[in-house]
Amino acid sequence: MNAMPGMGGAARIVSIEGIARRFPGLTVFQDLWFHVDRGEFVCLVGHSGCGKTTILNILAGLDVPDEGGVLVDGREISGPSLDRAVIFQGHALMPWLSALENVAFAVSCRNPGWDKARVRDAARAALARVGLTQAAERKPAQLSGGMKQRVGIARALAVEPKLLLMDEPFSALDALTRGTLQEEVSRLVTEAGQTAFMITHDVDEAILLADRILLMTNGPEARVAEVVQNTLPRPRARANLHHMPGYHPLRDHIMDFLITRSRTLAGKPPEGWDSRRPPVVVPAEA
Ligand SMILES: Nc1ncnc2c1ncn2[C@@H]1O[C@H](COP(=O)(O)OP(=O)(O)OP(=O)(O)O)[C@@H](O)[C@H]1O
Repeated sequence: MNAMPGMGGAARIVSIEGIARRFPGLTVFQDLWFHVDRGEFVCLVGHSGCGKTTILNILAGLDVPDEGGVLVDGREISGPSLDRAVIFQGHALMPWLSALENVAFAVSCRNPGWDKARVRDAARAALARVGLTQAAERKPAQLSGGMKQRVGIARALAVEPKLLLMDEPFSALDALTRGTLQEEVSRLVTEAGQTAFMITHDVDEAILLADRILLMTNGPEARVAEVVQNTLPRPRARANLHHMPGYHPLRDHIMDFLITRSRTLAGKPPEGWDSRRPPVVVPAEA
């Protein structure tokens, strides 16, 4: 596929078009279609092994589909790019560089024409947004897990990517830190109008952050069985999420999917299934 400017309208920033990934004796998924619109936060939820990380790696350009393609801004991607910054579960910081230098390195790669002072100012501003001004000179080994993840978040946002990719970014953190960082990411992403795609196992995390939640059936041959529209108003806070009208039907719907339908719907799709248009569900209004 070549460049297809304007495809899917101005709002569409990512189009996954019929991708398949196969390993010897295993079709992880095939004929997979979905999209992410500009400024949207999309979460992908599904059981272990359905192919979530594989999908994220393909979006990041770290893996290649066996069929189909991925368009970002109407252009087929080929390999990694700072247009698609990833926040990994395990921080992935350079241990010999300070927090500031880790962020500055990414900023300078993104903006090769900038002088040193401008790069450092941008990196400092990014660290300030995640509350790490005081820790800017520390090396990763001198930072807690939550602080390291904050540096990862600052680094990803500092390059102003077209798409922010997150693979269970908070799963290695304690519950308190996880909650705080979820809310920070929610605030930062909303403030920046950042488009984001995240994998999570945590249903409340998806409800807190996402505009749409893609529910995947169990693998092999996993598929997006439903697209859940999250109509809970923003701003959302973890502390009062469960008091918001519509929260319980939404949570129940996703839990029911994970407990039962992810398994019963797995395998061959039903007669008349259109993989380009999985059913869209709005549980909060049901
Ligand atoms: N390089 C590889 N070679 C063979 N099989 C692979 C390879 N990479 C992934 N797989 C298989 O593809 C399937 C999907 O893996 P993937 O890591 O994408 O799942 P996941 O949904 O992210 O799981 P988890 O939630 O446990 O991280 C699994 O069955 C996995 O064993």
